[in-house]
Amino acid sequence: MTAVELPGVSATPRPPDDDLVVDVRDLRMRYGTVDVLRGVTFTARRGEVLALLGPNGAGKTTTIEILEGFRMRSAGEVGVLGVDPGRGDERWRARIGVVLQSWRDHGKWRVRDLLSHVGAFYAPYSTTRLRRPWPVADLLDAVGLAAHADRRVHQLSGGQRRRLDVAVGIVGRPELLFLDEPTVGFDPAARREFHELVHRLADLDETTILLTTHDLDEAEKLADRILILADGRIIADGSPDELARRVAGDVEIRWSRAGERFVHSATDATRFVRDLLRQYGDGVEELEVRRASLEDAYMALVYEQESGARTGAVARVWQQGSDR
Ligand SMILES: Nc1ncnc2c1ncn2[C@@H]1O[C@H](COP(=O)(O)OP(=O)(O)OP(=O)(O)O)[C@@H](O)[C@H]1O
Repeated sequence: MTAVELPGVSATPRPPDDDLVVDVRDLRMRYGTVDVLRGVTFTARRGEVLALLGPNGAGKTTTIEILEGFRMRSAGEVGVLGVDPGRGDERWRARIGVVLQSWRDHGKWRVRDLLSHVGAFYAPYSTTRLRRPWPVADLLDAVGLAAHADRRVHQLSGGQRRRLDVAVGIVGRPELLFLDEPTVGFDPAARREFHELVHRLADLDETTILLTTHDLDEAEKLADRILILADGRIIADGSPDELARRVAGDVEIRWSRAGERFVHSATDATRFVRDLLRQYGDGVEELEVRRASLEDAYMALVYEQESGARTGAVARVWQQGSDR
């Protein structure tokens, strides 16, 4: 875009916003004659964890690959750490970490040696604030691979290999980390440890994290903000709780009394429960209050977008989102 200068008015350039790590405006992508992204707009700030959700083929990987600089967009403006990813140099790349779907190379390398080798690339890009690379022993501890440091990569189990993928992605202590379905193949304990690692990276190191996942429970646990991509656009942007509240305002209340089960939907659950207890007191048993989950919100939003049915879910998300 060309700036228009008015006579006698000097253009004051906007100061760079250091906290704005990702800035995507009206991003478009066309493969042949098919429009996959049709105007994607969102931002991510320092230390934020964003989960990009959407059905298969929605364009999540395409979006992430454009931000990583691996794919050239058809149109729109994209800034990643203040740089257009299409023009990012080595210094810019050193500030970014990428965990792709598992790779099969380097089978003969030992885990420790591989991390030292990859880490050496980042040493020239140390700053006073961020010492690069992450010391290998600490990194092995952080991803739970210390006991396997001297194993060869091809001897690792699927889940251990995925931990190594994560270690390779963060060895350069990235300011922005892309995680593509990071916990596929993790057992529940590994998944929990990984979630703790993500919180630690975001909270202590102020790493901005953009992850894709099909696991809504994981998105709910990890993300400060959820972006739902469907039909080439972001159809929802908000915290997991906000999205669930906006899409399904009603809360489900279940209880039993005198051996009979009851279910009721109410907008104001507190008031309903207060009235219920006032009326029946100790007669009320097995009381449960269930707010709509992120999964309920996701299903409602994607259903509306894909089927064209007008349930009002998308409108509610944006209308209340703009009140913030
Ligand atoms: N190189 C390509 N050439 C043509 N079409 C492509 C190419 N890469 C992806 N597509 C198409 O673009 C659409 C978006 O694909 P993308 O991989 O970005 O989706 P996704 O949201 O990551 O899906 P999934 O959840 O299945 O991983 C799909 O319809 C896919 O077939």
